[in-house]
Parts: sequence; structure tokens; C-alpha cells
Amino acid sequence: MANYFNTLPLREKLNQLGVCDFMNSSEFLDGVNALKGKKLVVVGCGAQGLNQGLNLRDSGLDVSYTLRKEAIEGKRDSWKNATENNFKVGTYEELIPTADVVINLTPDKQHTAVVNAIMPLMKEGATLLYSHGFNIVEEGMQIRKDLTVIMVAPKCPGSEVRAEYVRGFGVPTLIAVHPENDPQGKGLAQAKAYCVGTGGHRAGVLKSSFVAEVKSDLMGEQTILCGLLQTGSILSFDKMIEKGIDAGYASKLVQYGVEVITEALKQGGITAMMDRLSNIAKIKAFEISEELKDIMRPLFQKHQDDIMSGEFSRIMMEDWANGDKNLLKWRAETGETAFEKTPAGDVKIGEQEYFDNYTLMVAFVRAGVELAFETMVQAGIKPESAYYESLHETPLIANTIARKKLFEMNRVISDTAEYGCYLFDQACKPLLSDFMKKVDTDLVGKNFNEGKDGAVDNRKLIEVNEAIRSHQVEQIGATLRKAMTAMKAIKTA
Ligand SMILES: NC(=O)C1=CN([C@@H]2O[C@H](COP(=O)(O)OP(=O)(O)OC[C@H]3O[C@@H](n4cnc5c(N)ncnc54)[C@H](OP(=O)(O)O)[C@@H]3O)[C@@H](O)[C@H]2O)C=CC1
Ligand SMILES: CC(=O)[C@](C)(O)C(=O)O
Ligand SMILES: [Mg+2]
Ligand SMILES: [Mg+2]
Repeated sequence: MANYFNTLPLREKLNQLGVCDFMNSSEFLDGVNALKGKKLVVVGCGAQGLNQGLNLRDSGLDVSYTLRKEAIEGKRDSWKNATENNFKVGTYEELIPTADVVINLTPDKQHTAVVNAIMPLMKEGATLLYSHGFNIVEEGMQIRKDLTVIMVAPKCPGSEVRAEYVRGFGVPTLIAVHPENDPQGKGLAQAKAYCVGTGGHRAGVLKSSFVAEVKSDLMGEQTILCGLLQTGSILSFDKMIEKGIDAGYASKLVQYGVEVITEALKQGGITAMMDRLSNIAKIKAFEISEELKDIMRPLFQKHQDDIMSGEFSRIMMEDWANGDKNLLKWRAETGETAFEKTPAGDVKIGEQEYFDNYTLMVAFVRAGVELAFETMVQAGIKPESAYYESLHETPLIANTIARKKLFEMNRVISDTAEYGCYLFDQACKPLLSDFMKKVDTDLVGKNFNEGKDGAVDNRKLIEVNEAIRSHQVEQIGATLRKAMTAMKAIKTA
């Protein structure tokens, strides 16, 4: 098999990268009807598998799980996830032949093996559904021509797909029909119904393509969403320890700070997040985030370039073939960091204190969101897609860090995202070493406003506010958030 994207002429590459239509809520009035009474069989019951299934069942759909024999016999976590939630579980032979829709929620590295195992068992004219396009686009998987192939991709970690649904909201979702596999023309209706079943229509849905989803998802997860949150958290914690800040305080500030800070981002964009700072802190955060953008821009561009060329997929698949050697090495190294090994202290930190004492993270988030958005758009990804993949998903990833640090983030996200996160982190830390040498506790650990009279140059403040508000991510974000009428504030620490 060959990388499908690389077989396309440039014209078609750009065409498929640019597929991105925001879908009006009126396009979902048929709800889940296209799948009502159909048998939905999920392969795999992990981060996405369990949480999507819980939402689909609550939306009135018939969901069961098919697992590997060894998972059932060995009562593995996936078997526990499914049975403890009272889902029917069966082997491939038992459940796949009856399935109208088979949902492949196994790790990307297993997709070729899994699809080769289940495809012969799928009935004539059934549908195969993915939540990420890697297998089709980066590996060029060929699917039986009588089968319909669709994608419903939540721009969100599995745990938050469920958490937002339970709050009465949902998560932004990209849907797509594989142009090579839509023989009955039913793909779009089924993708829309499935999307309603997961609650995605309440947050925002883009009619996308397998290509557009993959090339943006890999970029978002490697850079702003996981990579930079990991790098920023570790560097912030280490700086506080170096400067003598209490370890328990430092750990709590980092573990919960990014969730509190990015909750403002989710509700009102970079503008609302920066407005939570004092005027003098906002100007400082703006200035250092401009410096961070200059330092990290080449790395963000390299990640996007390697994703577009297929180079990223090639090196990750080399690691797959090498028994996940680098993934496991980097996972272990992350677990050994001081931040990961220091429990959050039993200390009170007020909601505003997370902003005033963690100006550095505000700067990291602005720099990362703007850089990821700019780099994706320059590469041909449409602004709506870039917004969901950079700004809106950052707080959802931050929710996992607040739960159980970087361990939880790297457990919940896909192995593909985890690999990309470490790849970025390995390169970004040394890139920032000179920058971090200049950072002191006024930017991380202590209140930036302490000992300062708060006076600002009005023209400078006006210039900074204008620069923040005029960024394209703020323009498109204001429009997309208007459709998020069901968004709920989350309870932060
Ligand atoms: N994680 C996330 O938040 C997101 C993931 N995605 C996509 O969703 C898909 C699933 O990812 P994710 O939920 O993270 O996966 P997980 O790693 O959380 O779960 C994988 C599931 O697949 C099973 N599995 C593993 N290997 C095999 C195999 N060879 N054959 C059959 N089943 C197997 C596992 O069960 P067991 O090992 O017990 O057999 C487990 O139930 C991927 O395509 C990913 O890119 C998309 C958006 C976000
Ligand atoms: C959670 C999500 O959207 C990721 C980061 O793309 C993934 O886990 O693959
Ligand atoms: Mg993603
Ligand atoms: Mg992903």
C-alpha cells in the first residue's frame, strides 16, 4: 500500500485539503434516524470506543462491541470497559456479519491488521467508520468496493467526548465520506446520524475529507494540543523548583493552571484569556509570546511539512515496526520528570491566582494556538478546521492534565498523538533553553503584579489589544462560538 495523499496530483491534494464546510444545525434535523434500528458494532473499547458508544446508546442507537478473542478470554481492560457498562460483547465472527456499521476504534497502528481481519466478515453493502483518517490516507488502505467508508472524527480526547455530552454539549467533529467508497450514496446521511449520536452537532460539525482531517489532526496534536502543553508544563515546573518555589505549590499550579487558563480561552478566545491578566501582565505576556512564536515557528513548520510529505508517518511507522521503541522510551522518560513525580500540594490556589502567578503559560498558549492556526492555514487547511484543531481542543486536552497530569493526557490521547507529542517535546525543550534562562518567578510561581504600580502606556496597550483581537483565529472563533449555544462552563479546581 502507498500513502494515498502522495499519489494525488497537487491540484487534487489542495482540493482535498481544502474540503471544509461548516454544517448548519438545520442539516441535523433528521437526528439519528438514518441509523435507528441499525446494528452498530464497535471494534475496540478504549478511549474513543467506550465514550462514543456510551453517547450513541444514550442517543437511542443499538451499540455492541467486538473484541479480540484474547481481550475477551483475558478479560482485558477493553472487555471490562464494555461489560461493566452493560454492552453486549462478542467475537468478530459472532458480531461482524450482522453489523450494518462497523466502527474501527482500534489504535492506528493496528488498523491494517484489524481491517484485513474484519472486512471478510462484513456483510454486502455494510459501512466501515473511522474516527481518524490515518489508515486510509497515510497507509492507502483499500476497502472492498461494495462497502461504504465514512469518518466521524471528534476533535477531542475520548474522555471529554463523554464529559461534554453528559453536560448537554458536545465536541467539534469532522465528518467525511471516502470518495472511493460510497457505492449507495448513503455515506453522508450515516455520518451525520452518527455525529448526532455522539453529540457533535451541538458543538459544531465540518463536512471535511479524510485528507483534511489527517493533515490537521496530526499537526494539532503534535504541536499546541499535546506537545507544547507537555513542554510548557515541564519547563514551568522545573523553573519554579530551580527558583525555590514550594514543590507542592508548583505542581498544583502547573497541573490545574492550564485547565483554568484555557477555560477562558474556550469561552472567549485568546482575547478573553489575555483579558484575565492585569494590563501590565497582558503586555508582558504578549511580548514574550511574540518571542516564543519567533523561536518555535520553524519547529511548527517542520512538523506541518513532515506531516504533509508523509515523512512523519514514515518515521512513526518505523517505530511501529520497531516495537514502539521510541514511544515507550519517551513515555518512560516523561514519567520520570519531576513534575510527573511531584504530587500537587494541599494548598489553596484561587482561580485568579492561576492567571496572575502563571503568566508564562498564558504566553505559551497564545503562542501555540496562533502558531498552530497560522501554520495549518498556510498549509491549505481551512480556518474553521484549524480553529477546532488548535484553540477549541486545547482546553479539552488541559482537562486531562488537570485530572492526572501528563500521564493522563498521554493515556487518553491516541498512540499516534502520544508519539507526535513526544517528538515535538524532544525538539522543543532545547529550542527554548536560552529563552527559559531569562524567565524568573514573576512569570511563573509568583504574582506578576507584586511590587509593580500597574501603570501602562495607553498606546502600547491599545496596540497589544488590537493585535490580539485582530488575529484570524479570533475572527473565525467568534463566529464558530456563536453556534456553541450549549457550551457549559466547567468546574475548575
Ligand atoms: N484517543 C483519542 O482521544 C482519539 C483517538 N482517535 C482515533 O480513534 C481511534 C482509536 O483510538 P483510541 O481510542 O485512542 O484507542 P485506544 O488505544 O484507547 O483503544 C484501542 C482499543 O483497540 C483494542 N485493540 C488494540 N489492538 C487491537 C488489535 N490488534 N485488534 C483489535 N483490537 C485491538 C484495544 O483493546 P485490547 O488491547 O484490550 O484488545 C482497545 O480496546 C484511532 O484511530 C485514533 O486515531 C480520534 C480522536 C481522538
Ligand atoms: C484527542 C485527539 O484529538 C487527538 C490528540 O488527535 C488524538 O488523541 O489522536
Ligand atoms: Mg485530534
Ligand atoms: Mg489524533
